[in-house]
Formats: sequence, structure tokens, C-alpha cells
Amino acid sequence: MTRVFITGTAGFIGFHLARLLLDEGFTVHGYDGMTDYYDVTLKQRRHQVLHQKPGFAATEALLEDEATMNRVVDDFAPDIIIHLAAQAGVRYSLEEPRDYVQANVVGTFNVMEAARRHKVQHLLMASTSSIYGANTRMPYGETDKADLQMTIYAATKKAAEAMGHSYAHLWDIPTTMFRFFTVYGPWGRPDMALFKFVNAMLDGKPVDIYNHGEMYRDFTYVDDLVRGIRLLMDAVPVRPQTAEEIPDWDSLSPVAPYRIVNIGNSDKVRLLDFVDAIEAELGVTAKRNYMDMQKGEVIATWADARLLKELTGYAPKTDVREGIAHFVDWFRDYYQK
Ligand SMILES: Cc1cn([C@H]2C[C@H](O)[C@@H](COP(=O)(O)OP(=O)(O)O[C@H]3O[C@H](C)C(=O)[C@H](O)[C@H]3O)O2)c(=O)[nH]c1=O
Repeated sequence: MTRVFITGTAGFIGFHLARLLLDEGFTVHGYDGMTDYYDVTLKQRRHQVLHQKPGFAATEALLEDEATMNRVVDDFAPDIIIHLAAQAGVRYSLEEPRDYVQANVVGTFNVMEAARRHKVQHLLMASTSSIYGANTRMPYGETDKADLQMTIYAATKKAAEAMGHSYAHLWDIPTTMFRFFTVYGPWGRPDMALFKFVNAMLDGKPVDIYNHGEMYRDFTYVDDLVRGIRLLMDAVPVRPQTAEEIPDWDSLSPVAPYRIVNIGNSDKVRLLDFVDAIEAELGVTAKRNYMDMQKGEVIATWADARLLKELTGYAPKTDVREGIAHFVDWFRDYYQK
């Protein structure tokens, strides 16, 4: 059975992806630094769930720990590497920018080196819709020029895309980069809006609403997202013979087996409507603390999801109300609220 090395398996998306692959019979080795950016107990609980499934083993180490990374990858000898671990989060990158450079640039480089040494069949790595930064043309397409990052978080992810392209070109490593759009769902991250809002509302505390709610996000349900990743594992990029053979909707590089793929719901939701939907689901009226626009935030994200559809036949589809309901079920059960 195919052997998949996944970084970030104690994280939100890595956990869901590993669970899906283990249920399909893949052998998975997880790798996670268990950093204390948010509640480490939540990360440990995710790993506990994965350890109950046959075919899972994990190493706890940082991406920056090159020796451990190489030893683990040497021992496991993966067919596929999926790199999801990162220092994530838009706002924290204003407080601790160095963490982003270390994890997302140095750490990603270590993963790429491991992929090169092992000649993996496919390297898949996470990027973010945040790299579209100050772009105004919507929906965001993978072939759009995207040079206007507004945070060091987005900038380190853009750097990872560029590094990935160079290694795909130099060493013929088939590489797919995902640009994720505001992923949410059960087992979600405590620093993100849905978790913070639900938690505060159930405790009767105020919720901070940036830019007075006039923001838009292409909220993407986590099950849809990992389904997209699963299908892209089989869509291995092939270096084209000529640039002319690349269709205009494809982001395939003319000089490398490399492409970038948006994974988003392709549905722009207004932040105020998102809060309304949470209130409706909880049966609680939020204490709304309307705030001005925050530094580094982008007003809107919206994915052009055509490329994912062309490559896999799949399009994320979960309505935000349905996804919120699943999150609230999990949250109430997990925290006994
Ligand atoms: C935490 C918080 C957020 N917001 C607003 C800001 C956004 O318009 C919206 C969603 O915020 P959230 O933090 O859930 O997601 P993004 O800021 O889009 O960033 C997320 O999606 C991208 C793709 C990643 O790459 C990031 O890693 C990930 O954190 O709610 C508030 O109004 N108040 C709050 O307290």
C-alpha cells in the first residue's frame, strides 16, 4: 500500500487528511512539532484519535530539525510527501514573524530536501489564499499575478511556492501546491474566527468583529478540502514538452512538473452573515464588538475553483450553515458546553 509522509498530523487539516487516508488503507507516518501556538492538548487528542487506526505512526519533532526529518524520512521511505505543517495564522505573524520564517521557509526547505533524496512520486505542499494579498480581481485564479502579500505569513508561503517550483524544475520532483481558503470545521483551530466566536458566544462574552463585519471569506469545509487533497494526490503534474500544450486554465509550469491549485468553496460569504449563521445555530445573540480594519487583513477572498474541477472532477460544496452546524456539534461534545 502507498506510504504517505504527512507533516502537521496533529494540526487541523493534517489530522483530517490522515484520518481519511488511514480509512482508505494508506500507511501514514505523521510528523508534528506540537508547538504551543495554541492548546497542545487539542493536538495530542487529534494524534490519539489517529493512533487508534491501523497503519499510523508519528514522530514529534520540528520541521527545522533537519537531522530528525532526514532520519524519519529515510526510515519510512515514503512514496508521497504531503507537507501541511506550518506556522499558520495571519495575526500572529505580526507578533512573531521569525517563527514564520523558521517553520515556513527553513522547515519547508527541509521537507523539499527529504523529497529530493527520496525521489518521491509526488510532493504536495500547503500554501494559502493569503498570498493573493492586495489583488482586487475576483475570483482569485492560480495564474493571476500575485506579488502583493500583506503579511510575513503570506510572504513566507509565497516563498515556499517559489522554492517548490525551483526544486520541481531542478530535480524533477512532481509538485502540487495547494492554496487553501479559510478552512473550518470540527477539530478546528482555536485562533480562527469560528472557534473564537462559538466559544465566546457560549460563554456570553463579546466577539471582536473586524472591519465592522464588512469582510468576505470563501469559507471551505474541512471534509471538502481533504477530499480535494486526496484527489489531487492522483493528479501528478508532468513537465510539459512545450508551453503551447498548457491550457489557459491550467497553472502548470512550462519548465517543471509543478502546479498550484486553489482549494476553495468558490462562495464569498460576508462576515456579518457568518456571525448571523452562528447565532442561528447556537440560538444565542452575539455581543458584537465592532472593530476597525486590522493591520495585515485582506478584505475578501474568493476562489476560482475551475482548475481543481478540471483536474479531479470535484468541487467543494458544503454550505456554510451546514458546516457551522457540524462544528458546533463537535465543539459542544468536545468541550461539554
Ligand atoms: C479571529 C477573528 C477573525 N475575524 C475575521 C477575519 C476574517 O475576515 C474572518 C475569518 O478569520 P479566520 O481567522 O477564521 O481566517 P483567515 O483570517 O481568513 O485566515 C485563515 O485562512 C487563511 C487562508 C490562512 O491561511 C490562515 O492560516 C487561516 O488562519 O473573520 C474577526 O472579525 N474577528 C476575529 O476575532
